[in-house]
Amino acid sequence: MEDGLDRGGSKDLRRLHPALAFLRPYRAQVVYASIALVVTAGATLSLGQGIRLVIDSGFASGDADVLVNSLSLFAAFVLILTIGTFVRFYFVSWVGERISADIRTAVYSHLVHLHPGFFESNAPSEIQSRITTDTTLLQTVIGSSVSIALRNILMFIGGVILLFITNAKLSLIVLASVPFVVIPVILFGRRVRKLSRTSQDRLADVGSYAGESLRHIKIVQSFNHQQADEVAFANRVDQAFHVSVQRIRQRSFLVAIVMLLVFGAVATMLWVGGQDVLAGQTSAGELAAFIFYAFIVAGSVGAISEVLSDLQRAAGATERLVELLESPSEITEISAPKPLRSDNVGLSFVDVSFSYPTRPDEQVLHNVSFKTEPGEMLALVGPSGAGKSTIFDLIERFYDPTAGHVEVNGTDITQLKLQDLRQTVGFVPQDPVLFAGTLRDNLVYANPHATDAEIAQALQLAYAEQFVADLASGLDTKVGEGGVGLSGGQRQRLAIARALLSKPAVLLLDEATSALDAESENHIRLSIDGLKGRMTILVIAHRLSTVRQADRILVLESGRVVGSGSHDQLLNSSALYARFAQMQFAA
Ligand SMILES: Nc1ncnc2c1ncn2[C@@H]1O[C@H](COP(=O)(O)OP(=O)(O)OP(=O)(O)O)[C@@H](O)[C@H]1O
Repeated sequence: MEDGLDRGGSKDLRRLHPALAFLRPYRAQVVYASIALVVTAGATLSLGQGIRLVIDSGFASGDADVLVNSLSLFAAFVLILTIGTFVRFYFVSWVGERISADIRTAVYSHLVHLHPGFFESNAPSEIQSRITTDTTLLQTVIGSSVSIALRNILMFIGGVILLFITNAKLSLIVLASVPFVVIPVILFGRRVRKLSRTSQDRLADVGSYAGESLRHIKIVQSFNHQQADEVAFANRVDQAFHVSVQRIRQRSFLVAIVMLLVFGAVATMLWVGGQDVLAGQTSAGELAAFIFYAFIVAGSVGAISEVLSDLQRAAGATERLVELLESPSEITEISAPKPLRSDNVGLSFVDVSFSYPTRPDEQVLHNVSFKTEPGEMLALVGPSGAGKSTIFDLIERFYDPTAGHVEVNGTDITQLKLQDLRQTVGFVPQDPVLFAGTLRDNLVYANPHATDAEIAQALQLAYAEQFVADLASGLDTKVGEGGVGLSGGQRQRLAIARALLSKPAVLLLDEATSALDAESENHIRLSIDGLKGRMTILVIAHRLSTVRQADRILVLESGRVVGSGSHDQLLNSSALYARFAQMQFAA
């Protein structure tokens, strides 16, 4: 799966098949739609006979009653057609919407359980567009193109049969002219399609350029880059316009030529047919019905060729969605997982080696072994890139070690239920993310049943109660996207409170590297003091104060454990630590 997803997708219509599996629950609606489809196609074709009756029996007979009778019959066809069209349109569109909703849900439900590494080789923005655009495409195709295609196939077959029944000689003329219409349509159509694809790509460029620069507007303005961006943006818009103009030109040619050919063919038919009417070999009604069927046949050929490319695109879209649905998670659970005690949890790494799947040749951890006692506070220190965050990733089972194993209370974590493991481990990232919503929403993220008392206690332990109380709307303050900005220190304290609400037995704390003001730093220090002994704490430490709080320090360098002990012990025993501590903690 590491190769990334194929962007193109096959055009083979058989690829649509998996989408049909989603139709199964809605058999009833499909049956209603199909009945309506057959009825409307039948009624449309019957209209031709209606026209003939109205002209030949109605007008030609000179009898008003006959005209009324034949018009009544005509009206009956129209009524059936109207009701049938409503039923068909309603159920077909309903099924299209329902299926694309189901596929979206299925894909998302599958994706949220996948291993995080999947999203390194498959950009989330691309996946996002698949969930929206590919499913929307399927929705249009199932909700209209398929029914258009089926209806027009029926109309084509019925139309051709009725053409020959009505007038075999004229039918042969029509058949002979078909290639003259179809060939240019296919040629120009292909060019138009290619250009419309290019035009969509250009439009996507326009969108992503605007998106990126507006998202990072502060950088844009601080570098006085607005004018350069305006020019670059205008260029992209122009390119998109250019491609559109080419497409429009081809399309205009196409429409004009088709018009010319179709009306040329009609004129020929009228001329030949008109002669026959004049000679009394055929009736005026028959000629009118014939022209009606000729239009139906031509229209159905046009409609089918139009939707064929939609169907092909949908086949590609289905293939890409199925690919997402079938991507397996590399983090698997065993069928009979072992139970996990939820208090007094100790962790150990046993000879763990690891490379990230995207860079298999670069070993990030080399035979790392260490153990924490329940309730111990262990600080991980080491230069940037030493592998500290990777250790957290392995404890959370975002990845599995390439060799060795991670144990919780002596049990290999691959033997545990993933949910139990993550319930036991609370995680405070270095730069915590707050989701769009209120502060309360963000806090109860870990535990939706948390009571107000529990929230208050968690905030107190995280030293966040004061600043939350100072906010005008308190816990109801909107944060995250579109909400108020919070400082790095505040966000980290909220993240600690959030983690505490899930009552973890192990807390993984990735200390913020960004400079926190002395007060924030002090608050976090006090918070850690309050938590010490209540749970096992692993902290990636960037500050001397945190290192001094720890029961033990583990020194990592280039993925290896190169020292372990207290700050004072290490200062004496490890030259590397002494040097590192002096540089890192000098401030
Ligand atoms: N998702 C990833 N895919 C590939 N390589 C990664 C990934 N994450 C980290 N690495 C690499 O693994 C090595 C260890 O990274 P890690 O983030 O564990 O270091 P760290 O000690 O936490 O550093 P820092 O203090 O700067 O966060 C680095 O060389 C890094 O480039």
